[in-house]
Amino acid sequence: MNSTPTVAPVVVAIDGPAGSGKSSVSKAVARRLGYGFLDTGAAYRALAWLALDRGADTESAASVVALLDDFDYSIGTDPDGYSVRVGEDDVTEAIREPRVAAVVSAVARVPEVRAHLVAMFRSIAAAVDRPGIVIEGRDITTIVAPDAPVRILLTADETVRMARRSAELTDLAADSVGRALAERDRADARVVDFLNAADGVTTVDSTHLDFNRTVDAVITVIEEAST
Ligand SMILES: Nc1ncnc2c1ncn2[C@@H]1O[C@H](COP(=O)(O)OP(=O)(O)OP(=O)(O)O)[C@@H](O)[C@H]1O
Ligand SMILES: Nc1ccn([C@@H]2O[C@H](COP(=O)(O)O)[C@@H](O)[C@H]2O)c(=O)n1
Repeated sequence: MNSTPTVAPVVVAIDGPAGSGKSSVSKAVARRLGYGFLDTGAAYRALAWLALDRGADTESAASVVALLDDFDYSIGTDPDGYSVRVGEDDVTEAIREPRVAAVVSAVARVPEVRAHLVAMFRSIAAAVDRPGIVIEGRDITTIVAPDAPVRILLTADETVRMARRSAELTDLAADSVGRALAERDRADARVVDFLNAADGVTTVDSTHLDFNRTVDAVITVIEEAST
Protein backbone atom coordinates (compact mmCIF):
# COMPACT_ATOMS: atom_id res chain seq x y z
CA MET A 1 0.00 0.00 0.00
CA ASN A 2 1.28 3.49 -0.83
CA SER A 3 1.44 5.46 2.43
CA THR A 4 2.88 8.68 0.94
CA PRO A 5 0.79 11.51 2.36
CA THR A 6 -0.78 13.69 -0.31
CA VAL A 7 -0.96 17.38 0.49
CA ALA A 8 -3.51 19.46 -1.39
CA PRO A 9 -1.88 22.32 -3.33
CA VAL A 10 -2.33 25.82 -1.92
CA VAL A 11 -4.81 27.68 -4.12
CA VAL A 12 -4.37 31.35 -5.00
CA ALA A 13 -7.66 32.50 -6.55
CA ILE A 14 -7.60 35.57 -8.81
CA ASP A 15 -10.59 37.19 -10.55
CA GLY A 16 -10.94 40.34 -12.59
CA PRO A 17 -12.33 41.93 -15.73
CA ALA A 18 -10.94 41.46 -19.25
CA GLY A 19 -7.48 42.90 -19.73
CA SER A 20 -6.86 43.47 -16.02
CA GLY A 21 -3.68 41.40 -16.24
CA LYS A 22 -5.07 38.22 -14.65
CA SER A 23 -3.32 35.89 -17.03
CA SER A 24 0.08 37.59 -17.36
CA VAL A 25 0.31 38.55 -13.68
CA SER A 26 -0.89 35.13 -12.44
CA LYS A 27 1.63 33.39 -14.67
CA ALA A 28 4.48 35.57 -13.32
CA VAL A 29 3.34 34.99 -9.74
CA ALA A 30 3.19 31.23 -10.32
CA ARG A 31 6.73 31.27 -11.76
CA ARG A 32 8.07 33.22 -8.78
CA LEU A 33 6.47 30.82 -6.27
CA GLY A 34 7.10 27.59 -8.18
CA TYR A 35 3.33 27.08 -8.41
CA GLY A 36 1.16 25.81 -11.24
CA PHE A 37 -1.03 28.19 -13.22
CA LEU A 38 -4.57 27.63 -14.47
CA ASP A 39 -6.20 30.02 -16.96
CA THR A 40 -9.90 29.13 -16.69
CA GLY A 41 -10.98 31.50 -19.48
CA ALA A 42 -9.10 29.24 -21.89
CA ALA A 43 -11.66 26.47 -21.29
CA TYR A 44 -14.64 28.73 -22.06
CA ARG A 45 -12.78 29.96 -25.14
CA ALA A 46 -11.98 26.38 -26.23
CA LEU A 47 -15.63 25.38 -25.94
CA ALA A 48 -16.58 28.47 -27.97
CA TRP A 49 -13.93 27.47 -30.54
CA LEU A 50 -15.43 23.95 -30.71
CA ALA A 51 -18.92 25.42 -31.23
CA LEU A 52 -17.65 27.53 -34.14
CA ASP A 53 -15.68 24.59 -35.55
CA ARG A 54 -18.80 22.41 -35.51
CA GLY A 55 -21.03 25.17 -36.86
CA ALA A 56 -23.15 25.06 -33.68
CA ASP A 57 -25.45 27.95 -32.81
CA THR A 58 -23.61 29.68 -29.94
CA GLU A 59 -26.78 31.56 -28.98
CA SER A 60 -28.61 28.28 -28.34
CA ALA A 61 -27.94 26.88 -24.85
CA ALA A 62 -29.10 23.42 -25.98
CA SER A 63 -26.63 23.40 -28.90
CA VAL A 64 -23.78 24.42 -26.61
CA VAL A 65 -24.70 21.88 -23.90
CA ALA A 66 -24.79 19.17 -26.57
CA LEU A 67 -21.07 19.77 -27.18
CA LEU A 68 -20.05 19.04 -23.59
CA ASP A 69 -20.05 15.22 -23.92
CA ASP A 70 -17.61 15.55 -26.77
CA PHE A 71 -15.44 18.27 -25.22
CA ASP A 72 -12.06 16.56 -24.90
CA TYR A 73 -10.21 19.46 -23.28
CA SER A 74 -6.72 19.62 -21.87
CA ILE A 75 -4.51 22.44 -20.63
CA GLY A 76 -1.03 22.56 -19.18
CA THR A 77 -0.52 24.01 -15.70
CA ASP A 78 3.18 24.81 -16.14
CA PRO A 79 3.43 28.63 -16.29
CA ASP A 80 6.33 28.22 -18.73
CA GLY A 81 4.78 25.60 -20.99
CA TYR A 82 1.22 26.60 -21.50
CA SER A 83 -0.79 24.86 -24.23
CA VAL A 84 -4.47 24.20 -24.82
CA ARG A 85 -5.89 21.22 -26.74
CA VAL A 86 -9.31 20.09 -27.84
CA GLY A 87 -8.97 16.47 -28.90
CA GLU A 88 -6.08 16.34 -31.38
CA ASP A 89 -6.19 20.09 -32.09
CA ASP A 90 -3.75 22.50 -30.49
CA VAL A 91 -5.99 25.55 -30.07
CA THR A 92 -3.60 27.65 -27.96
CA GLU A 93 -3.51 30.44 -30.55
CA ALA A 94 -6.93 29.92 -32.15
CA ILE A 95 -8.83 30.58 -28.92
CA ARG A 96 -7.39 34.13 -28.83
CA GLU A 97 -8.95 35.06 -32.17
CA PRO A 98 -11.55 37.87 -32.09
CA ARG A 99 -14.20 35.53 -33.61
CA VAL A 100 -13.87 33.33 -30.49
CA ALA A 101 -13.88 36.30 -28.08
CA ALA A 102 -17.04 37.53 -29.80
CA VAL A 103 -19.06 34.43 -28.86
CA VAL A 104 -17.41 33.22 -25.65
CA SER A 105 -19.75 35.16 -23.31
CA ALA A 106 -22.78 33.43 -24.85
CA VAL A 107 -21.21 30.04 -24.22
CA ALA A 108 -20.13 30.98 -20.68
CA ARG A 109 -23.58 32.10 -19.57
CA VAL A 110 -25.06 28.59 -19.89
CA PRO A 111 -25.42 27.13 -16.34
CA GLU A 112 -24.66 23.51 -17.46
CA VAL A 113 -21.46 24.74 -19.09
CA ARG A 114 -20.40 26.54 -15.92
CA ALA A 115 -21.14 23.51 -13.71
CA HIS A 116 -19.21 21.21 -16.05
CA LEU A 117 -16.17 23.49 -16.26
CA VAL A 118 -16.10 24.36 -12.55
CA ALA A 119 -15.88 20.62 -11.72
CA MET A 120 -13.12 20.25 -14.29
CA PHE A 121 -11.12 23.19 -12.87
CA ARG A 122 -11.31 21.73 -9.37
CA SER A 123 -10.00 18.38 -10.51
CA ILE A 124 -7.17 19.95 -12.56
CA ALA A 125 -6.17 22.04 -9.53
CA ALA A 126 -6.27 19.07 -7.16
CA ALA A 127 -3.97 17.07 -9.45
CA VAL A 128 -1.23 19.69 -9.81
CA ASP A 129 2.19 18.32 -8.84
CA ARG A 130 3.46 21.55 -7.24
CA PRO A 131 3.02 23.08 -3.77
CA GLY A 132 0.36 25.44 -5.07
CA ILE A 133 -1.59 26.70 -8.04
CA VAL A 134 -2.68 30.16 -9.15
CA ILE A 135 -6.15 29.96 -10.73
CA GLU A 136 -7.49 32.97 -12.58
CA GLY A 137 -10.87 33.80 -14.09
CA ARG A 138 -14.13 35.50 -13.17
CA ASP A 139 -15.67 33.26 -10.49
CA ILE A 140 -12.61 31.68 -8.87
CA THR A 141 -12.84 33.63 -5.59
CA THR A 142 -16.59 33.02 -5.31
CA ILE A 143 -17.51 29.70 -6.98
CA VAL A 144 -14.50 27.62 -8.02
CA ALA A 145 -12.40 28.09 -4.87
CA PRO A 146 -14.33 30.18 -2.33
CA ASP A 147 -12.31 28.59 0.51
CA ALA A 148 -8.91 29.35 -1.02
CA PRO A 149 -6.50 30.84 1.56
CA VAL A 150 -5.69 33.67 -0.85
CA ARG A 151 -8.40 35.38 -2.91
CA ILE A 152 -7.67 38.46 -4.98
CA LEU A 153 -9.67 40.74 -7.25
CA LEU A 154 -7.25 42.20 -9.79
CA THR A 155 -8.64 45.39 -11.27
CA ALA A 156 -7.60 48.38 -13.36
CA ASP A 157 -9.62 51.25 -14.80
CA GLU A 158 -11.31 50.38 -18.08
CA THR A 159 -9.39 53.03 -20.05
CA VAL A 160 -6.08 51.66 -18.74
CA ARG A 161 -7.08 48.09 -19.61
CA MET A 162 -8.06 49.16 -23.11
CA ALA A 163 -4.77 51.04 -23.53
CA ARG A 164 -2.77 47.99 -22.43
CA ARG A 165 -4.62 45.77 -24.87
CA SER A 166 -4.19 48.35 -27.65
CA ALA A 167 -0.45 48.51 -26.96
CA GLU A 168 -0.27 44.82 -27.94
CA LEU A 169 -1.58 45.72 -31.40
CA THR A 170 0.24 47.26 -34.31
CA ASP A 171 -2.74 48.21 -36.48
CA LEU A 172 -5.85 50.34 -36.32
CA ALA A 173 -7.87 47.51 -34.79
CA ALA A 174 -7.04 48.91 -31.34
CA ASP A 175 -10.28 50.88 -31.17
CA SER A 176 -12.53 47.96 -31.97
CA VAL A 177 -10.58 45.69 -29.60
CA GLY A 178 -11.20 48.20 -26.80
CA ARG A 179 -14.91 48.27 -27.55
CA ALA A 180 -15.07 44.46 -27.73
CA LEU A 181 -13.35 44.22 -24.32
CA ALA A 182 -15.92 46.55 -22.72
CA GLU A 183 -18.85 44.71 -24.34
CA ARG A 184 -17.51 41.34 -23.18
CA ASP A 185 -17.22 42.66 -19.60
CA ARG A 186 -20.79 43.92 -19.71
CA ALA A 187 -22.10 40.55 -20.93
CA ASP A 188 -19.98 38.55 -18.45
CA ALA A 189 -20.93 40.77 -15.50
CA ARG A 190 -24.57 39.73 -15.97
CA VAL A 191 -23.54 36.16 -15.08
CA VAL A 192 -20.90 36.57 -12.35
CA ASP A 193 -19.79 39.57 -10.31
CA PHE A 194 -16.08 40.11 -10.93
CA LEU A 195 -16.21 43.89 -10.56
CA ASN A 196 -16.75 43.95 -6.79
CA ALA A 197 -14.68 42.06 -4.26
CA ALA A 198 -16.68 39.46 -2.33
CA ASP A 199 -16.25 39.24 1.47
CA GLY A 200 -12.68 38.31 2.35
CA VAL A 201 -11.34 39.06 -1.13
CA THR A 202 -8.41 41.53 -1.38
CA THR A 203 -8.48 44.05 -4.21
CA VAL A 204 -5.26 44.80 -6.09
CA ASP A 205 -5.80 47.81 -8.34
CA SER A 206 -3.06 48.00 -10.98
CA THR A 207 -4.28 51.22 -12.61
CA HIS A 208 -1.19 53.09 -11.39
CA LEU A 209 1.19 50.12 -11.09
CA ASP A 210 3.50 48.81 -13.77
CA PHE A 211 3.62 45.08 -14.47
CA ASN A 212 6.40 44.18 -12.01
CA ARG A 213 4.90 46.24 -9.20
CA THR A 214 1.57 44.50 -9.80
CA VAL A 215 3.25 41.10 -9.49
CA ASP A 216 4.95 42.31 -6.28
CA ALA A 217 1.61 43.53 -4.90
CA VAL A 218 0.00 40.12 -5.50
CA ILE A 219 2.98 38.31 -3.91
CA THR A 220 2.66 40.60 -0.88
CA VAL A 221 -1.00 39.64 -0.45
CA ILE A 222 -0.03 35.95 -0.66
CA GLU A 223 2.79 36.38 1.88
CA GLU A 224 0.55 38.29 4.27
CA ALA A 225 -2.06 35.56 4.06
CA SER A 226 0.46 32.89 5.04
CA THR A 227 1.87 34.69 8.11
N1 LIG B 1 0.25 46.39 -14.29
C1 LIG B 1 0.41 46.35 -15.61
N2 LIG B 1 1.02 47.35 -16.25
C2 LIG B 1 1.15 47.34 -17.58
N3 LIG B 1 0.70 46.36 -18.40
C3 LIG B 1 0.10 45.34 -17.82
C4 LIG B 1 -0.09 45.26 -16.41
N4 LIG B 1 -0.76 44.13 -16.12
C5 LIG B 1 -0.98 43.52 -17.31
N5 LIG B 1 -0.45 44.23 -18.31
C6 LIG B 1 -0.53 43.94 -19.75
O1 LIG B 1 -1.92 44.09 -20.09
C7 LIG B 1 -2.26 43.18 -21.13
C8 LIG B 1 -3.48 42.36 -20.69
O2 LIG B 1 -3.07 41.45 -19.69
P1 LIG B 1 -3.63 39.96 -19.62
O3 LIG B 1 -3.74 39.36 -20.97
O4 LIG B 1 -2.82 39.27 -18.60
O5 LIG B 1 -5.09 40.28 -19.06
P2 LIG B 1 -6.29 39.30 -18.72
O6 LIG B 1 -6.97 39.89 -17.54
O7 LIG B 1 -5.82 37.91 -18.62
O8 LIG B 1 -7.18 39.50 -20.03
P3 LIG B 1 -8.36 38.58 -20.64
O9 LIG B 1 -9.36 38.40 -19.56
O10 LIG B 1 -8.88 39.40 -21.77
O11 LIG B 1 -7.72 37.29 -21.09
C9 LIG B 1 -1.01 42.35 -21.40
O12 LIG B 1 -0.33 42.94 -22.50
C10 LIG B 1 -0.19 42.51 -20.13
O13 LIG B 1 1.20 42.38 -20.36
N1 LIG C 1 -13.87 31.86 -14.61
C1 LIG C 1 -14.24 32.30 -15.83
C2 LIG C 1 -13.31 32.57 -16.82
C3 LIG C 1 -13.74 33.00 -18.04
N2 LIG C 1 -15.06 33.11 -18.29
C4 LIG C 1 -15.55 33.43 -19.64
O1 LIG C 1 -14.53 33.17 -20.59
C5 LIG C 1 -14.24 34.35 -21.33
C6 LIG C 1 -12.78 34.38 -21.68
O2 LIG C 1 -12.03 34.58 -20.50
P1 LIG C 1 -10.61 35.30 -20.51
O3 LIG C 1 -10.17 35.30 -19.08
O4 LIG C 1 -9.72 34.50 -21.39
O5 LIG C 1 -10.82 36.67 -21.03
C7 LIG C 1 -14.75 35.51 -20.49
O6 LIG C 1 -15.08 36.63 -21.28
C8 LIG C 1 -15.98 34.87 -19.83
O7 LIG C 1 -17.06 34.89 -20.73
C9 LIG C 1 -15.96 32.86 -17.31
O8 LIG C 1 -17.19 32.99 -17.53
N3 LIG C 1 -15.55 32.45 -16.08
